[in-house]
Amino acid sequence: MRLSVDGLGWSAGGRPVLEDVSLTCRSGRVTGLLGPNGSGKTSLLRLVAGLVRPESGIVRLGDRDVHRMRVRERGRVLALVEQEATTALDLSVRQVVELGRTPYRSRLVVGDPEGAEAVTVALRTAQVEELAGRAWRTLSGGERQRTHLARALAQQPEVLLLDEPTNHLDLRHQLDFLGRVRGLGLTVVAALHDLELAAAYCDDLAVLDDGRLVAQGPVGDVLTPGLVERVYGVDVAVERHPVHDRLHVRWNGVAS
Ligand SMILES: Nc1ncnc2c1ncn2[C@@H]1O[C@H](COP(=O)(O)OP(=O)(O)OP(=O)(O)O)[C@@H](O)[C@H]1O
Repeated sequence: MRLSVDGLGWSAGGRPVLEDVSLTCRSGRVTGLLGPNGSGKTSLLRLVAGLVRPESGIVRLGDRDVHRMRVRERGRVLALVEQEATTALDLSVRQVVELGRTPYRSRLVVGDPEGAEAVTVALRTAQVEELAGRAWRTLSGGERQRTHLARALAQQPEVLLLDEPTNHLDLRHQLDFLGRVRGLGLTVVAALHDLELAAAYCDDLAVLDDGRLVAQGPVGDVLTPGLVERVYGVDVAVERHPVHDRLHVRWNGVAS
């Protein structure tokens, strides 16, 4: 499902956080949302997810306005994995993942066989099957992150929004996680700090700088040394990796 944002504006604490942001995320592709600390990535994801209302502009899922959809209806199409998601302390991992079925629950239907299958698949895809019986509060940061992916997948969304999904993961789990997410065939928007991972696992990139979208398009068009220097103030080389042939970012240092 195509996701588009048109002329989005939002302020907080008396100052603009996002200004006139327009963006299109292609259906079934992974869009990396880049930008320095405080540039507005989390705010944009929360607006897109419908958690926060924009002051101007519109977010569309297909041809529907996200902010006019009912919460349950939106939850069947779109899932957000937040950066520091918290969960009630005494739930098991399986119960946390089952929360992803909330948009499908009806007081009229007892049991949810399709939901049970969705939860099993989600636990497996996010590689937390073996943790299913563990208490949520005993998990490590990386295990929590994978559990929250599983919860989002249990929603069976068409659009998946991920806020720094790899920040707690070790290198192997980072590569594995992004490879799996890519393989799902969903429309994915992932806020990422690691340019190397973004280059290797995203189809498209959107770059925010101080609340404004300064670049968007296919990775190879957007991720240039000039852009990285302008937005991050870092001198980099962008090359083809000799082994996997994807784009590879080598930093030289802070730009002078
Ligand atoms: N509720 C709020 N009240 C006041 N300021 C806010 C609020 N939400 C966000 N901001 C400010 O808006 C700016 C953008 O924040 P946001 O969290 O969206 O950035 P980010 O790009 O996700 O940052 P990071 O990479 O550090 O996670 C920051 O300056 C932040 O302090």
